[in-house]
Amino acid sequence: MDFTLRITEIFHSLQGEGLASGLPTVFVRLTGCPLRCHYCDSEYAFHGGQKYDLDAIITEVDSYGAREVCVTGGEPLAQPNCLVLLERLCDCGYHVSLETSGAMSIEGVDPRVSVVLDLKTPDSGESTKNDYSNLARLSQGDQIKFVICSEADFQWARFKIDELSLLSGPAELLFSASFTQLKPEQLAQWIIDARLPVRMQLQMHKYLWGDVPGR
Ligand SMILES: C[S@@+](CC[C@H](N)C(=O)[O-])C[C@H]1O[C@@H](n2cnc3c(N)ncnc32)[C@H](O)[C@@H]1O
Ligand SMILES: Nc1nc2[nH]cc(C(=O)O)c2c(=O)[nH]1
Ligand code: SF4
Ligand SMILES: [Mg+2]
Repeated sequence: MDFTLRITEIFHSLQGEGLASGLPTVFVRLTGCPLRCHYCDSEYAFHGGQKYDLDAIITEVDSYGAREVCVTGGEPLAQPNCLVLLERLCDCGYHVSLETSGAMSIEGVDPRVSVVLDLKTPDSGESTKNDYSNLARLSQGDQIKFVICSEADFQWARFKIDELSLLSGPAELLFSASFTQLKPEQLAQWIIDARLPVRMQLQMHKYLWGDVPGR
């Protein structure tokens, strides 16, 4: 078998998003994505990249001496060998998270992986791609993220949480403001006013270093 993956970058930083925010983490960014969210901050990962075999990825990840590894993209699950990478990272003892658009099936993702599933909102332009059957596959330790671009997105997210009974599911619910499009203080106020028991998150790395690759 040919266990190669197309990789845009491997870098060591602080996790800027989700429940593991603030922890030193190695990021493995896989190349390519079938979606085109209007706000995407990782368009540089749509094309190009470099072919790596699995052992070369593990060697580079190991070189940073971190405990956390985040597999992201692009859309990591668009490359079938991503499943092998996730399993191998778990076998190596890493705490592994996967950032995914929720447009592709998460069936086959190693159960030790913490899945961060981004339920695409209408203003992303890609909400018709959501595969809602993924929600039943989430378990404790997984996260559902809503990237909110507008008040209409916020109301849509509230509706989906209710319609799909997400508050009684196992996954943590995260709300994030689309960077530069929606002020985080506005999102915070909507969450407070709606008395919505979800976790507001910032993309911490952008406040530390700006919106740049490799951070
Ligand atoms: C770059 S994507 C890669 C993984 C996968 N394709 C996805 O969309 O989840 C990682 C996360 O960054 C979020 N993101 C991308 N651009 C953003 C922006 N401008 N503001 C806030 N979050 C953003 C995405 O919504 C996603 O949750
Ligand atoms: N520091 C940092 N944290 C992140 N968490 C998720 C990221 C991503 O691009 O998926 C990301 C990223 O690009 N940088
Ligand atoms: S799914 Fe993720 S990588 Fe793809 S365009 Fe949307 S935010 Fe960017
Ligand atoms: Mg990013």
